[in-house]
Amino acid sequence: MESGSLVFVNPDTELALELSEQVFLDDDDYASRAPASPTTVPNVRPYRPPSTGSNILKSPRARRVRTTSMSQSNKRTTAESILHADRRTIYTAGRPPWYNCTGGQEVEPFLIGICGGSASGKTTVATKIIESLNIPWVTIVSMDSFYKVLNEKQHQAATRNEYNFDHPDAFDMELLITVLQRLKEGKKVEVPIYNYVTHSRENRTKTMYGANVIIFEGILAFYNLEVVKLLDMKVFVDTDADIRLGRRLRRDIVQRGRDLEGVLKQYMTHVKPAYQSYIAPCMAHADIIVPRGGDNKVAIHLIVQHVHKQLQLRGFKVREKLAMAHVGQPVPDSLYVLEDTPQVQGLHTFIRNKDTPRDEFIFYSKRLMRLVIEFALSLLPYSPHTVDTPQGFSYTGRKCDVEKICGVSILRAGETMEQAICDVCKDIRIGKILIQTNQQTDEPELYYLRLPKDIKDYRVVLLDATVATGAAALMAVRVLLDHDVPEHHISLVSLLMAEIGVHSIAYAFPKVKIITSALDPEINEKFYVLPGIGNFGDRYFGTEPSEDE
Ligand SMILES: Nc1ncnc2c1ncn2[C@@H]1O[C@H](COP(=O)(O)OP(=O)(O)O)[C@@H](O)[C@H]1O
Ligand SMILES: Nc1ccn([C@@H]2O[C@H](COP(=O)(O)O)[C@@H](O)[C@H]2O)c(=O)n1
Repeated sequence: MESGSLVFVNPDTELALELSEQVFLDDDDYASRAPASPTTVPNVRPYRPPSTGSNILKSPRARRVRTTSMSQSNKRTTAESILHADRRTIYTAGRPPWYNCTGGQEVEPFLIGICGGSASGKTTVATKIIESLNIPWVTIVSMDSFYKVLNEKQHQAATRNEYNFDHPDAFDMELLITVLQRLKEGKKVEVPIYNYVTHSRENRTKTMYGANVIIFEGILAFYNLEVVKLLDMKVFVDTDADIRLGRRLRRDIVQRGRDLEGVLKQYMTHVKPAYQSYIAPCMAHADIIVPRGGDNKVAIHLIVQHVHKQLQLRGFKVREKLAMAHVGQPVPDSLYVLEDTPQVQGLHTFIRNKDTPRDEFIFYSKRLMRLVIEFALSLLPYSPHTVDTPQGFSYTGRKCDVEKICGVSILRAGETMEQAICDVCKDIRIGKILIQTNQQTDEPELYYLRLPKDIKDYRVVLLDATVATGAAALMAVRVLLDHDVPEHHISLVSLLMAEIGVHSIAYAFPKVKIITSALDPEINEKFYVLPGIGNFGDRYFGTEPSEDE
């Protein structure tokens, strides 16, 4: 059902509504602005999917996408917005908050499903969408990763090109659904890696975590209704059968270690019949049908525009809300403040003094870090433990019950505390999370993440030099929880915290222990702690504050 250069849009979808609210380029306008190809003039038509009995198809609200005439200036504006949309207006670089002030998930990743015959161009379309979206944290999940593990007999059939890899039963749908659900919930998942040459899963898996957009592609991506329900947008790539066969022959011989006879045998016995029986009917679920796959620039533009719009609608402000929340609340039970001894006061006097030279600032903050880290470790569970002294006496002391402790620093300032924890915990593993404030939105954004393997089995000491609104710490705790670290296994350790930040974290994550050497009462409009220390990272590393500070 190849359809030249058209794009078909299901009239019962939000996408069709969006399109009908816009005025589309007429053919001449597009032709004069579009890049050299395509040579044929594309246009957008309301799509009537084939009737397969699915009730989503029966709505009479057919929405025509207009190709009406309009003033020349208006036309130009629309053309600009389609062809040259400023894709950087939504996200600058990092991943903005995906949870709300209570730490719960607020923003689900946008899940795009791409279905279509083998070698129709699903992966190519997915890649082009990612390129055009031009935003970070986009993940592709391929349905091939979920092929079932074959038994010996099935494996032999596969090597003779007789196993049916195109039947729905060939896939582990249960695992697929679990993985997609967890990804939508923002949780970490381990996705199997499939090897087409050996027809088996590799021993290693691919860790996936944290996405603004997830693209799920596969020949039967729309076959299972539970999967379909999870998809926010459904794209069917409709490529001529001859072209698919040609591409598949080349790909399977060059990349998948097959021979000509074998590919043709498998195609005629399984691939082609399965397309007719299972894959083509999936078109009924599509919001948009894309003829010619990755070559169809108009279709890619439509999809990208729609995704950008959806992401914009999901935008969420955390920091501002945190700064206003919990004012006047009593100090939470989960907060532990280092005893305010003259020694601690003395160290604070050095590091809070704006005239303290950098070398002294580093020296005295390191001393304070050591004290606060030791204090945090003293809050771990200890049991009585008896040893023999060299004099032959026994001594009953205590031993820490926790064997696996790791540190995770919130970069940049948290990195300054790594040495202190390494000095007191032998061979400790250190993870890193880079969170930076977007200067335009003032929101924290997640840029980079490197955590110890199996972090879920560790007690985690989360390190940041200062906590103001708590927005960055909240994001870091959310990341740890998404990696299945139990909340009560997390201790957040900081030199200085603002009350407001403590409340935010304690409210969202009451089981997280919050440990600091001092608590300051206020923050200013730039979210700095008052009286405070200033920008700890800049003072410690000797860098210049940015212009906005
Ligand atoms: N528009 C195209 N023109 C030429 N070759 C293409 C085109 N789209 C995809 N291919 C090639 O066809 C093969 C299958 O494409 P792919 O996107 O991997 O399809 P699928 O994911 O549907 O199996 C790949 O080798 C790819 O390079
Ligand atoms: N061991 C395998 C597993 C799958 N196939 C074929 O792959 C096709 C799906 O992958 P696409 O990238 O083409 O979507 C499917 O049609 C299976 O026949 C295989 O040949 N061997």
